[in-house]
Amino acid sequence: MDALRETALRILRKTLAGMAPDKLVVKSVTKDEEQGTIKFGDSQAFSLDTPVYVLGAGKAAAAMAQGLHDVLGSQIRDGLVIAPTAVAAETSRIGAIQVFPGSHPQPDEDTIASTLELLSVARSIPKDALTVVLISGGASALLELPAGKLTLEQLRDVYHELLRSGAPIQEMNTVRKQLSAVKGGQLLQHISSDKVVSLLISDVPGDDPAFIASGPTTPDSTSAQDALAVLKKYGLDVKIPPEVLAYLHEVSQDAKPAFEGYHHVEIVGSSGIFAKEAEQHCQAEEFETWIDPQQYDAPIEEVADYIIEQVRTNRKRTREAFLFHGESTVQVSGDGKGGRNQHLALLLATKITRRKRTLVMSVGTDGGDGNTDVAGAFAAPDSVARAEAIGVSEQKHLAEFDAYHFFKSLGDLIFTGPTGNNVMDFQLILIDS
Ligand SMILES: Nc1ncnc2c1ncn2[C@@H]1O[C@H](COP(=O)(O)OP(=O)(O)O)[C@@H](O)[C@H]1O
Ligand SMILES: O=C(O)[C@@H](CO)OP(=O)(O)O
Repeated sequence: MDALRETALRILRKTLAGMAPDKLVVKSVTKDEEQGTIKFGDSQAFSLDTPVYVLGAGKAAAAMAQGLHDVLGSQIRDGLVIAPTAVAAETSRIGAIQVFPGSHPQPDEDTIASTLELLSVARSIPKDALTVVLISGGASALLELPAGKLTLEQLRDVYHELLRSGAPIQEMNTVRKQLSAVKGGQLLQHISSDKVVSLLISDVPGDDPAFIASGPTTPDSTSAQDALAVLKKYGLDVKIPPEVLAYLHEVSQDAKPAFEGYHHVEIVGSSGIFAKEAEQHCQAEEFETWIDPQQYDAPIEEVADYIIEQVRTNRKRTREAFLFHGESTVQVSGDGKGGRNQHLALLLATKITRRKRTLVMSVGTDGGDGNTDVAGAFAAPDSVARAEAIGVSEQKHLAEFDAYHFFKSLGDLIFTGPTGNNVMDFQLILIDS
């Protein structure tokens, strides 16, 4: 492997380690031993004597709980987080925090049973205690209780249709919130302490707390009418159980009671925070860095053009690293093997054929890309020519959404295994001049 690929992998490895969910929680906490206080990001300061209770759900909930336990130890009196079944099977308790199982991407009986247990812990928290809520992607399915008289089976039918609809996560979660008794800020209503801090890892374009995991502690701004509009837009109104539609037509739109205590929301992980972490490791490798100030969220062809344009206009002609992050959208057709990151790498490969000493690394931060078990791929100025030399056509692989086999034939796939991170996608462009 050439030096630039090795450097990029080293930067990726260090970034993934620095962005581990337990580390993100640890980094959000400032302890002031002299003052005897503790803060979470920009939250108010709490006394180190304040008893802490922990609630949480998400793919990273157990790791986040581990981080909180590492900093607070016996200050944590009780807690319950809901994690994917495989995680909960390995770790059932972290100090005073129990880890319960839930199912993803669809809720199941375990999800409901664990949610009921979590609510009973929430209701038992003393008024003057501090509750820390740990939320990460996947909690829409891991934390769930059907609203009104709806059943789990009906919710599962709706989730099933939504997941196949191609609707963006904001629209999916607009529906999920209306059908749930714990989403859209409703979890907050069950917490009996008057101080709550929510620590969030965002896997949602825009990083809006209302949509991350359907916002269990973020008061809802959407309505049943919005949910009905989404269902209609994707033709799901005729596919889902009639009881669900009837519920949405009948449900009262009365404002839900607001939480009256102190509530602070802190985003401890996001694609932007990932890129900033990576930037430090690029600088340590003596690259000048340019980091995209915005998260991209656009069709993949537009993202590819955008990246090329940003590199062209911001280039300083030194040893440079350009960092991009976000989530592109892909209209997949055919049965090819690939994902957003490999497809983006292939699009970029066709646009950098005249560059020199340039390397593109394009990866999903969770270590999985689309329907493959790789994180992403490297693209270089000679990718297209090297492929042509062995009879592999970039146009055919683009058209068939089969970027995986294109990069496999070049030995340019990137395998990390599941990383424990989940903050969308990341592109690093290294130019060694
Ligand atoms: N063959 C393919 N080529 C390019 N993109 C694909 C392909 N198959 C699936 N995708 C895209 O991969 C995404 C789902 O992959 P995944 O990594 O599981 O997403 P997420 O990280 O959002 O859960 C979808 O956006 C889908 O459009
Ligand atoms: O839990 C959720 O709502 C989302 C985003 O936060 O994750 P997933 O795509 O895993 O459903």
